[in-house]
Amino acid sequence: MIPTSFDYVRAASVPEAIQLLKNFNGEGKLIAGGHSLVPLMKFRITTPGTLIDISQIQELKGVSKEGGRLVIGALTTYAEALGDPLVAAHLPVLAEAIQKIADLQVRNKGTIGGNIAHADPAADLPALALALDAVVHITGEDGEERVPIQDFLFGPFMTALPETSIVTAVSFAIPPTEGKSTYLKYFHPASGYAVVGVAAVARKTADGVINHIRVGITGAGDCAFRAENVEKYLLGKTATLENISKAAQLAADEVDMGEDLFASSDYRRHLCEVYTERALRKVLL
Ligand SMILES: Cc1cc2nc3c(=O)[nH]c(=O)nc-3n(C[C@H](O)[C@H](O)[C@H](O)COP(=O)(O)OP(=O)(O)OC[C@H]3O[C@@H](n4cnc5c(N)ncnc54)[C@H](O)[C@@H]3O)c2cc1C
Repeated sequence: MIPTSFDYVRAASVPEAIQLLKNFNGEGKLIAGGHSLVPLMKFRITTPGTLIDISQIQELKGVSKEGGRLVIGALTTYAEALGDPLVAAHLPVLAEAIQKIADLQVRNKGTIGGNIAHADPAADLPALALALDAVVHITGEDGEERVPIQDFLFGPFMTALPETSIVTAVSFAIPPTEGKSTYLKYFHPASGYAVVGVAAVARKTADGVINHIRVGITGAGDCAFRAENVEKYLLGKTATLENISKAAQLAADEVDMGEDLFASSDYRRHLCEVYTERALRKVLL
């Protein structure tokens, strides 16, 4: 199908984008890389009256280090993040996850901010963002706010982003060098989206006791989630195969598993356990 007709404007700055969102009163939609929005428009699942193109706002591009966090401008593409020396030095797990997103074309156009703002339940970055205690930087009519990722995502394609606001950056906590992190994914064979994707970040004391553990899971339910039962089970315990296996069994307990033509809820539950166990072994053993 082709989209219904729409108008197009280009915003040159964040204040202009916010003003345009206000002017179009719910009928305008931001477009960044367009790799999630345009397919939805083609299926006429969304029919915006006007596209507000933010892709040329230079201040929303690039990566910087602020204290213990990497701040990634919302319009930074996957390919740009992948080639960034700060990402390579401080957040190799982001590069690991990005390499698992779709194909070169999608990685050249899709943006970090678009991925998070779109909140696709099968997208990869939400799981990693949860495991890395990400914070979403938002600017709107009332100024700037910073929202922890757990309060930002709350349902399929649903976020806490107000209608006339824009995501300007996503910041990720840099894991301590003595810890380990990973992102593992069971791909949908056609689209490359996560049927189940698991991000894990962990750290142990010198005598092997787990003193930091975060597990984020995507693809399995309505929305990416933090596997807090898994984390609680492991925290303070030693990293043994038995503890890891028991913890992984709790991974699917926290949300209702999704079901579609490709994977039943039982299969997703199974994948959750298997991929959580593999991720935990990688970061804890
Ligand atoms: C064939 C194909 C395969 C894909 N496979 C994967 C995959 O394996 N894993 C994965 O994670 N993703 C996948 N994607 C999705 C892709 O990564 C998207 O490009 C990305 O998720 C959205 O980024 P975008 O810049 O293209 O956003 P757009 O499509 O431009 O926008 C998406 C939505 O976010 C909003 N938005 C965008 N930027 C902002 C902002 N700064 N502030 C507020 N709202 C904003 C838009 O208004 C729109 O509602 C795939 C896409 C395609 C076409």
